[in-house]
Amino acid sequence: MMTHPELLRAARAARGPLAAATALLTAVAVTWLAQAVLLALALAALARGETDRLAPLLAAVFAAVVIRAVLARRQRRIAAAAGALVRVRLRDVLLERLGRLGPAHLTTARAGAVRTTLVDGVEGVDAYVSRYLPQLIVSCLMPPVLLLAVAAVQPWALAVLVPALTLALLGPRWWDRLLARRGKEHWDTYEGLGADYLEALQGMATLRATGAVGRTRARLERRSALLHRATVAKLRVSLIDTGLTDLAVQGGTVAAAVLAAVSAAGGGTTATATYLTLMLASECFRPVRDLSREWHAGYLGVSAADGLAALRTAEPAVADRGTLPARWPAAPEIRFENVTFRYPSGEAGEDTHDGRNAALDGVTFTAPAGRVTAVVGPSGAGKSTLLALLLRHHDPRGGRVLLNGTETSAYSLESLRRGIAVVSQETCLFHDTVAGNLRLARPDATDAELADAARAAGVHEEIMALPGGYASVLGERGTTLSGGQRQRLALARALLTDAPVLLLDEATSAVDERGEARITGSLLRAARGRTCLVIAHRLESVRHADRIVVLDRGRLDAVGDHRSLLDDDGLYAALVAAGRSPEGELAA
Ligand SMILES: Nc1ncnc2c1ncn2[C@@H]1O[C@H](COP(=O)(O)OP(=O)(O)OP(=O)(O)O)[C@@H](O)[C@H]1O
Repeated sequence: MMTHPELLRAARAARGPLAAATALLTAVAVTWLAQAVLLALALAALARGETDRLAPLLAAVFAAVVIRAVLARRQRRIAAAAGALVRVRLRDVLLERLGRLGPAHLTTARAGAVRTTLVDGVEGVDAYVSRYLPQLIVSCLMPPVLLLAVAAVQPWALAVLVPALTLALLGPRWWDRLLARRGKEHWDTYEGLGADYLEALQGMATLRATGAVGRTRARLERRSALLHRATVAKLRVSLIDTGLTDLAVQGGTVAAAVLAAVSAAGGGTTATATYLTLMLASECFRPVRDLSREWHAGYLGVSAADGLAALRTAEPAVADRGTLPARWPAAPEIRFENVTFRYPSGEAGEDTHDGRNAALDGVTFTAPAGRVTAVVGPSGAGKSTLLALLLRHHDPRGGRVLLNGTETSAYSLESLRRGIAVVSQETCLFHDTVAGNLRLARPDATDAELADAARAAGVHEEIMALPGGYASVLGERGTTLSGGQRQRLALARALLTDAPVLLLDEATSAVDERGEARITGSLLRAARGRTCLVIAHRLESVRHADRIVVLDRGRLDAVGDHRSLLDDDGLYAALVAAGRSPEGELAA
């Protein structure tokens, strides 16, 4: 008997169909009871030589079999529909939660583990809810009814049936609890393996380039073997569980049969009572046997339940209490005011009061409305962290981030993020047409608008050169794009949004220098009127920015334009000089 509050909560989504499925399963159990009684009466009639009563009794048995087949078929259909409903609702809830948790969650949870919970975990809940749960309810409801029926015929038979049934139903509980705990450990291993496989697949190019494919395969094989051993160990324990149930079932049935036979031999009971006792005693254990058959379905759900509960109740890194819509009459000004932030853990995570080791420490600057502000600085200076704070993936520990003078936390999260378009280093394109990928940003965009955005991002010509143009499906029949083309497509997508704020986080890193200068130029033209915050890979491409903010180890080093910063001969000038040197890549 395995239950878990998370599973019962999930089952509530399909209360109606589940009640119907359970009622039908109860009706199926009643047909077994009717069949047992009818068979007992037929056998008794045979024993007494009353052959004329056999035909109607056997016809009734046949009717019970047919009715049961019809009911069982209907029950399975309704239960499957209930399971599907629970599955869909649960995935909805989990996806919505993941959306609210934002990318910050995936820096602490492994994507593969989240995928396993979302796919396999939810399937486990479906199996639990559609198969195990109705059977569990019937297995608790039917035995008392059957015992009452036995009591009406042979009350003394209860002396063996009640203890045997109690043992069969409650005995394995202890094992179930142990197994549920093991199930959690097993699930964690399973999630970990899922995450390992996903990472290996995603990082295949790197593994190949570093010659680590063989080593990774060996590691994955070792982990698979570990999971296999854990599964076998768990099944061994489950065999004890099943063995205990079987012992009680067989023992109880045999003891009741022996008692009935002894009583009949002594002439104490009629043939009808003896056959009824034998048949009903066996029927008493049918629900328990059926429950044991659904054990695996129950176990799947219970194993996944903790992981699902953890994901469903995970708290986002920021609270969504703002109510203002992020809509402004014109592109807003962005202001960072004395902003301090340190990550909860990791190399920038040590909590110190003087701001040492902070990812950002007392940073103040303004990105003027409708202008392009570039943020530069050496690696680890805190550039991406600035963008993460603006998008409220995290909230600052000190200071404020303001949009048009209003703190970002005053805006509703969804509207804030919709008001800010982001193009980052990691472009995500979906298995869809080029047009479909672009229209993610604005489903109602016309073909002409798609082409304008693609032209501005410098990718229109290349799209037109694909076999199907804008209708080419990415990833199909060799329609793959280069890193630079992918980035430019992502840029076009961002330009298509009406978002008045545009964040480019090393968005042109996969493009060669000439391409970068060309795209940055056309982008700045296309983004005119929007407030742009740009983190660029090469300083050359941001020299025309209206304002350049220089960060160094989390602190503001200088603010100015290209000329004035070069004249200051500070960190910016050093970065530019390093960018021109053969070692080159020190720059932002
Ligand atoms: N998720 C994280 N958890 C812990 N520390 C982090 C995390 N992300 C960044 N950091 C740390 O915060 C500091 C600032 O990182 P950030 O990514 O903002 O720098 P950056 O200037 O964008 O660097 P780069 O140019 O290399 O991308 C670094 O010390 C980095 O190690």
